[in-house]
Amino acid sequence: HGHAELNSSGAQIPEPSAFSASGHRRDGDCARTRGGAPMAEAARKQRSPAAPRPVRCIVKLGGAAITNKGKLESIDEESLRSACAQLRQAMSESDGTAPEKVRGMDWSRRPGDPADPVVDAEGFAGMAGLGLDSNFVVVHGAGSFGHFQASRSGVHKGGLHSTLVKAGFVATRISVTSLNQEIVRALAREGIPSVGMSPFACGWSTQRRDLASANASQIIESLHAGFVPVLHGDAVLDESLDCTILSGDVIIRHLAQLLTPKYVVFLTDVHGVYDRPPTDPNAVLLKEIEVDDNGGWSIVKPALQGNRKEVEISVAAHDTTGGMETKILEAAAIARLGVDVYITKVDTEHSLRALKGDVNTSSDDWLGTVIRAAK
Ligand SMILES: Nc1ncnc2c1ncn2[C@@H]1O[C@H](COP(=O)(O)OP(=O)(O)OP(=O)(O)O)[C@@H](O)[C@H]1O
Ligand SMILES: C=C(C)CCOP(=O)(O)O
Repeated sequence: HGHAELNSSGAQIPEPSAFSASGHRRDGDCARTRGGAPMAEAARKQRSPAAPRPVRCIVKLGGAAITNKGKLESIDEESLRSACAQLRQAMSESDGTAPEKVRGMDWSRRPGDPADPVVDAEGFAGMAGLGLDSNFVVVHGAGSFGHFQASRSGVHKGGLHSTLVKAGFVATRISVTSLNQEIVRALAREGIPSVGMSPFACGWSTQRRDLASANASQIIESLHAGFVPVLHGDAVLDESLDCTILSGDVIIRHLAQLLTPKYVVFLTDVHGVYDRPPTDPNAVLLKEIEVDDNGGWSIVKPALQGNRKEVEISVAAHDTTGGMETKILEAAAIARLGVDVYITKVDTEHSLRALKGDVNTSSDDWLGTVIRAAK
């Protein structure tokens, strides 16, 4: 297990910029945008008041939340089902008084299914709309899919000339795209019009693990067409390392810079950020963290003994993307844009409230961490 300590100087938090994850590539520099509308223009279109549907929320379904961490390529079915049902509830335009009929969109046969799937064509034909404000983007992590293959072969450190790394790249993508397929299906079964989008296949690449080229026009057009894009952490080509692992947390920050959602939610397997690894019985949940203009951050709630400012983090040995440390740094960069970030535990009343954007930092009954810009 690796260990890290974060202090509040914020030196590692990247500059906000329109479409560079690290701030090294700026607005006018869109020569690398391939195909479709240039990204900056598409982003402006998305943000302009005339745009009918500003993005409401970008959600990370953490790998730790939706997979069984200790078991290779094993989905935590109950957590995944709950996350998808809660997402549907958060998107629902009904007032919740009448029970809603969910019309599933996964029309393929599943292993063990005895009969052909039932397609409710008449039910769909009779609907005026889906009754969902589906203007969400979903990004998921790898959990027990992908991280193992990547760490065994060293894909995150690059070096594609090595046949082991090349094989590991292929194995990582097989693993994480198969998880993506299962998540898209789980969302579709809840009647959410989800479409899978792989960063590597979209031509995204990195420079030292930070996004360097990431055309989002297909994501924006899919949102406009009423779909919910479902992206994931992926193995990608890297300008200096040859190849690396792009974390879902980095993707979320990039998309937040581009789409300025109302709020961002990270669902994981713990209630939020603690002052030390939550396996320590004395760990204290940090309920509110404030980020200033320079990227420095301070713990607003609770007041810690001696005004302590450090957060102690442990990272699993096979984790190729930095675990909770990466999440906090990316969350702080998002908060700096003025977008509130909620980190909380999947399959709880707290995750439902976060997905609805119904979090009030002054009430004590919400369990999670809010990361927001200093007022
Ligand atoms: N100080 C800390 N506060 C909160 N969690 C911590 C801390 N230190 C270590 N952790 C660990 O971080 C883990 C969550 O981070 P992780 O990156 O694994 O989440 P994820 O986004 O759900 O998964 P993935 O990266 O696979 O998508 C928890 O399981 C927790 O045990
Ligand atoms: C393919 C992999 C290992 C993606 C990792 O993405 P993350 O779990 O969001 O950090």
